[in-house]
Amino acid sequence: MEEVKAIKTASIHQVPKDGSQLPLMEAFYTIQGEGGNTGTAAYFIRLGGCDVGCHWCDVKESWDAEAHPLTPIEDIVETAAAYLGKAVVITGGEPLLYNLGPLTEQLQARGIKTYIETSGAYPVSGSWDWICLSPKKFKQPDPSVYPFAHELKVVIFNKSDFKWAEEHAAKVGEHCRLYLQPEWGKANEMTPLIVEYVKNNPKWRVSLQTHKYMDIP
Ligand SMILES: C[S@@+](CC[C@H](N)C(=O)[O-])C[C@H]1O[C@@H](n2cnc3c(N)ncnc32)[C@H](O)[C@@H]1O
Ligand SMILES: Nc1nc2[nH]cc(C(=O)O)c2c(=O)[nH]1
Ligand code: SF4
Ligand SMILES: [Mg+2]
Repeated sequence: MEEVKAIKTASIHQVPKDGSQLPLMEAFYTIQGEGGNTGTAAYFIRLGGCDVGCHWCDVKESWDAEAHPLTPIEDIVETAAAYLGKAVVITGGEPLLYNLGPLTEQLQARGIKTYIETSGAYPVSGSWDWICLSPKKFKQPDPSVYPFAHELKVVIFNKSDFKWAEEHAAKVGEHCRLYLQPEWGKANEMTPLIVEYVKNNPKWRVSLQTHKYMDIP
């Protein structure tokens, strides 16, 4: 068990610190399904590697960075620029494991907006038009990340998560939008609770994983 952990850490550290190459799991053009930009066209770049360990994570195949090829960022940018959509969502895995400065600067230089989905477990790198912070109990955000969040999106897995969500809402900036999103496996049970909670606490908004209802990536 310990040995496996050691191998995983080493693999993350083999990614060049200058951000010139990143472990790319997949990239796809779709509709942003969640949060404040729901319904808008976006090119998703999913980077491999995550050490947060959410037991309900819907993309566990991303966790092992070594399973995903180190890819030059020029290649990633070139492919992204070929799509009509002018917004890119960098997700993972946990994208803030890596230096995202060069990737985001090259995207913005091509007139592409840069959005990120992050747990905030590591400090922010890169230049961002929209930061979605989705904090996790399993590895809490680095305190430096809260002021940068445009959107706080808390996954609700059980009733106690509402109180936990409020603790994080107290840490973000005044203009940060607040979202509650049902954990997909418990959506039938949690969505009605979220609806009631938002009616009683209208600073919050509902976020659903609409791509899953539409059966698109
Ligand atoms: C797969 S994560 C990758 C980015 C980053 N590691 C994070 O957690 O924010 C992308 C988004 O999906 C959410 N998510 C993951 N699994 C989920 C699930 N089972 N139900 C609802 N949302 C989920 C995360 O909270 C996050 O907002
Ligand atoms: N359509 C779509 N919207 C998303 N929003 C956040 C996603 C993610 O996995 O980060 C995601 C995703 O995987 N697909
Ligand atoms: S932080 Fe994100 S990618 Fe990592 S386990 Fe949690 S939901 Fe999955
Ligand atoms: Mg997803």
